[in-house]
Amino acid sequence: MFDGLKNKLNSFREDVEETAEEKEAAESETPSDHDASDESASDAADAPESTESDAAASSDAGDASGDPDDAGHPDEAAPSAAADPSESDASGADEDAAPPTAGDGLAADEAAAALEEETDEESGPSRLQRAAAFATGKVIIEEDDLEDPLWNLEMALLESDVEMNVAEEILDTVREKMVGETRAQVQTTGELAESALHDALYDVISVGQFDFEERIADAEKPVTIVFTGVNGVGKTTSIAKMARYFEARDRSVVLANGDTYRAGANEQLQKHADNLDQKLISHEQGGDPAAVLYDAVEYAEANDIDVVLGDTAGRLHTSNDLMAQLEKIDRVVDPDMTLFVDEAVAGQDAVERAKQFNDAAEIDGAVLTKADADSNGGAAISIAYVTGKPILFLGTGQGYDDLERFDPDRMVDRLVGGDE
Ligand SMILES: Nc1nc2c(ncn2[C@@H]2O[C@H](COP(=O)(O)OP(=O)(O)OP(=O)(O)O)[C@@H](O)[C@H]2O)c(=O)[nH]1
Repeated sequence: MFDGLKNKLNSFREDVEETAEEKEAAESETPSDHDASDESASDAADAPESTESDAAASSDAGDASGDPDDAGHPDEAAPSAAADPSESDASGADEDAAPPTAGDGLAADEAAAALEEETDEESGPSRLQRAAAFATGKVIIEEDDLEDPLWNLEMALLESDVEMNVAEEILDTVREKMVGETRAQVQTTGELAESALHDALYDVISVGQFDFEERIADAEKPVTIVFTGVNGVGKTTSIAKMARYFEARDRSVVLANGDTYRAGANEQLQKHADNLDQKLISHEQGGDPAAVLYDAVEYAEANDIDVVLGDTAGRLHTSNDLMAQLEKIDRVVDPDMTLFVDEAVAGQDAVERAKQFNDAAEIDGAVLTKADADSNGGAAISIAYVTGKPILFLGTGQGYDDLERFDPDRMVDRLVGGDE
């Protein structure tokens, strides 16, 4: 599921790692680049301790935490660390240049935090911050460093059918979470990139999520759920899967065929009802769908049924007819929930349709079918953000049990970080 997208997202981590490595190498080779014009660096050179060129210099950077105003300490450490690149590498074997201890790391963290105030929002990390971070073996990510990886990420998202605004939102969040961040030795640049991407995806994917089971439990019986969406995307199959889902949770169901427009719709749903040993309420083709659903609710009330699952037409003469029909169903049975069904493989089309259906007859959530056949994942990532309504279920195959509660956490873990 979503393997193409997953691979592309993993490239972002690699891209950032590569960029950071290049930057680290460049900074090691030209230590004075940043600080050539830094007055504090030359001040520091005058200070007596600055003559030390061994590992003590690194711990001096830690000392800076005691006096963040003392610009000399962090700056002076930069050239010495740069003189031997191994000093900026915790795994360095140089005995004289022992890697900073955990204590050093903490002190350095405090120093970096104190120096954070020096950051100019516009121009990124200050020279002091850079020097302190560099002296302690950290690299500060700057906006320029992310330009190429973010460009590649944007292309990957768009190629994967992620809606444009959603892609922009993801990029903004990743940028916000990474720029100015230091790569501590406990967190590699790759991990930082991964966690920023993880958070950014979670933010868009989890929009509007609610506890479906709790909503069902809290609603008055019978709970009426109406399914909307165009023909052929798996709407009828999803209703049958939902019947199985509720049955497995000890909730009785009745099916209702509100698709009185399409020839064969009754037979199709009847077949599922027979397979699942469930009752179907239907009328003749051409009948009033609102009347079918009304009858189903009455049947449920009379027979102490917990849930009514109502199909609707996916296409009528005009979309106005379709929307008028959905509005009438809304008026007559006042459903507890309207779920929009579409197929993951439809990508941007599914996102656009979700928006149109939600605008015309407000939906409460979405069921995304054929996720098992979708490599791109664009619809799965975009629908909630675009409509403000959550994806609640994923269809993952043709069997009745191939329905999965959509869990944003699990979804993001799947996409970033290699779970499943
Ligand atoms: N691989 C896969 N196939 C699915 C999934 N859900 C439905 N299908 C298949 O998609 C096809 C269309 O499903 P239907 O349920 O008939 O679609 P529909 O939206 O009700 O279409 P109409 O009945 O024409 O309105 C069927 O062959 C289903 O078996 C899914 O999650 N994964």
